[in-house]
Amino acid sequence: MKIFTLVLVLKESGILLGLKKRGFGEGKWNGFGGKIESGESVIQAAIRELHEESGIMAQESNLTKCGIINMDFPTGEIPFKIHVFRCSEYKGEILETEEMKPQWFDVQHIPYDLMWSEARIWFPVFLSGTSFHASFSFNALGDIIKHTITQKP
Ligand SMILES: COc1nc(N)nc2c1ncn2[C@H]1C[C@H](O)[C@@H](COP(=O)(O)OP(=O)(O)OP(=O)(O)O)O1
Repeated sequence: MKIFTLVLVLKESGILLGLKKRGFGEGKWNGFGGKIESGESVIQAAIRELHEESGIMAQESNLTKCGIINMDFPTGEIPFKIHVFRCSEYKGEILETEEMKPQWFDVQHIPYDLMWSEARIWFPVFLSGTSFHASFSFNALGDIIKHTITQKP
């Protein structure tokens, strides 16, 4: 299984998303995250990826684990597990990097048409402040063929 982190910076004024400029997910808006490196905990990887992709620095105490997303694909493709964190406080300046272009969005205007297809299903739960556990199954065309989402108040 491939394990990823995903950090969403959420303030009263809006949500910070990043436009992926290269590689996997290029052209899509998403939170900030990536793979876990050898010797790192999940939260250490989340903090590192947030910094590498947006320029900002969070402490462990600034991140709240709020979701798990499992994804499985047609036979032969490795399934994903994504650990989702909310970040409400950080230090430093938001910077565009080689990999990501960060931008604030009003939570009423999330660019779902330019995000991974399953985001419109789990984002509203994330935005409601409820912890969740979601699973998505995709077909060979990348369409969602089955999903479940369990909320944990
Ligand atoms: C397939 O559906 C996905 N949906 C959502 N919402 N997010 C996804 C999906 N697939 C991947 N992601 C997220 C998980 C991570 O936060 C990033 C992928 O990170 P990347 O592959 O760029 O990992 P890095 O470690 O940064 O890789 P490089 O260092 O090789 O650039 O997207």
